[in-house]
Amino acid sequence: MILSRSWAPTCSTRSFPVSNWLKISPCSRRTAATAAALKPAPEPVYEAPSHVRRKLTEQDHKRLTFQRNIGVSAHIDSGKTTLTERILYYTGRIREIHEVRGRDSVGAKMDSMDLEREKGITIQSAATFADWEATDLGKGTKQKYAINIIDTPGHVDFTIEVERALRVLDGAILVLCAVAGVQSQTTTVDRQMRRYNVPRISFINKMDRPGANPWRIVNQIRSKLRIPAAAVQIPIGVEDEFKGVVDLVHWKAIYNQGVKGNEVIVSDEIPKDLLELAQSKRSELIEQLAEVDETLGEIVLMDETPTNVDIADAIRRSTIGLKFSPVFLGSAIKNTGVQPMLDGVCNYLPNPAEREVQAHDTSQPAGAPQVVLTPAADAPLVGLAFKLEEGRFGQLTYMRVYQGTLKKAMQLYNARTGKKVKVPRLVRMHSNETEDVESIGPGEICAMFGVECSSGDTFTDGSSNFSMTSMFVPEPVISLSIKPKGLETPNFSRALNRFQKEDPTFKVHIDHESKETIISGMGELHLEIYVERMRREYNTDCITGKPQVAFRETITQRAEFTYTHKKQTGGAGQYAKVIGYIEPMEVDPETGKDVGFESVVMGGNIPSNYIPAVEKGFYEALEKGTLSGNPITGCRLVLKDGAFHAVDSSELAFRLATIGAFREIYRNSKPVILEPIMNVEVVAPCEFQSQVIGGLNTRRGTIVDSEVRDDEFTASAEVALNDMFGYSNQLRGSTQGKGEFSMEYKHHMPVLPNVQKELEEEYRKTLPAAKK
Ligand SMILES: Nc1nc2c(ncn2[C@@H]2O[C@H](COP(=O)(O)OP(=O)(O)OP(=O)(O)O)[C@@H](O)[C@H]2O)c(=O)[nH]1
Repeated sequence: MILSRSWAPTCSTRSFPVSNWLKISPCSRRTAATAAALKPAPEPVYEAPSHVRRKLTEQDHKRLTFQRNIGVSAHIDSGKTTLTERILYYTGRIREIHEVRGRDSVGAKMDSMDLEREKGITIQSAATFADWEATDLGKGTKQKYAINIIDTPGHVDFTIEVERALRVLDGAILVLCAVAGVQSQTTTVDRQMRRYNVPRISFINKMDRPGANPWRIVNQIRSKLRIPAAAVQIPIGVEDEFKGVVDLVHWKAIYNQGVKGNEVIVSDEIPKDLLELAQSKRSELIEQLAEVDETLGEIVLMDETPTNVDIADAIRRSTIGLKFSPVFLGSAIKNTGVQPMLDGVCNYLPNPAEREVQAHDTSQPAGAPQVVLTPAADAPLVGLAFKLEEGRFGQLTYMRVYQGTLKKAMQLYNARTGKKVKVPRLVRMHSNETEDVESIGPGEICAMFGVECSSGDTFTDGSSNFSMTSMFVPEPVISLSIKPKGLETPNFSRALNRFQKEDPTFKVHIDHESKETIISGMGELHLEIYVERMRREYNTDCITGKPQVAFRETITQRAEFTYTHKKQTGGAGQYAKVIGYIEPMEVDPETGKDVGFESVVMGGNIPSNYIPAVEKGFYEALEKGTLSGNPITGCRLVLKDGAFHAVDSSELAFRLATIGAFREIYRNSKPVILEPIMNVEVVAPCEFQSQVIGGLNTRRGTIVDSEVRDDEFTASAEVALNDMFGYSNQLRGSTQGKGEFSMEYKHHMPVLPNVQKELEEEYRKTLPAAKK
């Protein structure tokens, strides 16, 4: 029987005798390790003060139940933008489908920048919203959901875009290629999802490709990403013949037909040749779920048959509980399997009320437990500005409202600066288009025009002191000098200021010795894009120097200082004495911060108004290490004591005293030079395996994994970025242009002693004679 999408709900629930296809002893095999796979230890939480505490009303529940905020993330070229384009089309948000690098040269909706359309890559994340009539196959009913969607770039150079999107989303679609499977950037995205506790469904895209093998990919999700996962569908037809999926939960065959696959046909009849596979994969699904979901585990243990509803509920519970990822299949380009996956978003991913979001109450002492925010419309407003963009009408600030209602013309307080701001214009984003709105409720994503702030700032209505932790910002790995061709115009610094404000991984500084402007970022492409944007958007052609690896320096042991800065050269003198120590500091996994200052000065030996000058001096000293002239990281300064003079002490004197103290004892802290180490992943035909491995070895790479499948292999290695220059040419040459590689920052590591010596010598040569 073939049914069109207007359902005749014929589904019976307890339809399949479990004994036929389920042969497991689930609970005995339920391990604590798998159950806890994604779940971090809960942090202590305290209740918000009563004047800002609210309960969810029935109306809140009604609205939030049908609201989803999701991101689409994956390795480069997995089809995120192509998939999002389908989502927008099927939800009626756009009338036509345009392909990435399509023949019509229009480009996908979410790649709105000219550069994105030309290069066929996503550079900036784009937000949009859509309504979806989700089908509950179990009940045979439909329900309208409001979905906010953020499409993120796949290229590692733009990783901050993924980071900030995941920070504010409630769920994600992890897209994987049906042939390439889990790739280097998939693991990065996975790490980011874990960092922000984002539940995800997996979507194996490109099922139409020759060599598509979803079962290998499901295994990779389990083994490489270490998430219990199971397919909730099996494909109908393979490669060219791929035309639909069998839903294993509700036991239906789902086909796409009609123009652009917009007609979804649901049938109770499972193709006969697929029955056996469907039954075995449904068993596998239940087996996996029984390991992570107690309720389903109990049913199976009691030798009962789980109903379709039992299975669907277990998928939802364990996905939201970060214990499981249901796997969907499809081909975005062939318009197949997208709608069932969208139903999965609604049925299995959480609504904003189902995720616990916390904030610090800054009126409490440091280290106090955080407050849980409630997405009630009448609660005091708390929102996070997660992304900034310079638009035609001033700064456009993307905001996620966590509790309360954000209204146009409302007075907001910036929790970081304490400043009051008014919201002149409030909009909902549809890629680069805007739609004006009067107010935005909790759990929603919107944008404000004309509100000055930094990325990661928390806004409140002033009635609470809540502040949300900011996002993780990785260290830049590459830098280059830049200057405008011809005379410097205000546009040069205007552009650099704007890019720096919008993108926390893009840094600009002036080298005080060479007087050059240096830009640093996450990779050559990252910097190239900004140089190109300066030309296009600011009419400023630039000359750039050779890309340099962003080396760092760090200290390896504690060193004490007692330092007096004294100057008496007629007029007012300068006097400041500082006593304390510097010590190595670990990176904070939440913020990525690894430098810190602490004052424990007692009894006013240094008046409190001079302490900020000491802190300033410390951060200034960190800008340039004396080994190689690179910034110093991984260092804390603790100021213990000191002395001042009633007349001769000043902020300047304390700042200079701290810089002097730091430079004097820096060598005592056994400093070393660090270099960025990259995760490199190479994919090439098998016949070139030895050349590729040999090439990585000559670049001092450590091979960490290699996998051969059909006629292709993947090699993963850790290689110092400094040894990677020119690799794309080498790879092209050694694989007849058939090899591809991607590279992603892993961490900074000390360089080898001989490299350190070379770098120190090189740096010494650049110094004026007096400083050598
Ligand atoms: N065969 C096949 N190709 C696809 C499918 N989906 C996308 N593609 C192609 O894969 C390429 C990359 O697609 P995109 O949608 O740009 O991928 P992306 O993940 O958004 O790329 P970035 O944002 O640059 O990381 C394009 O050439 C698409 O046409 C699919 O289902 N099957």
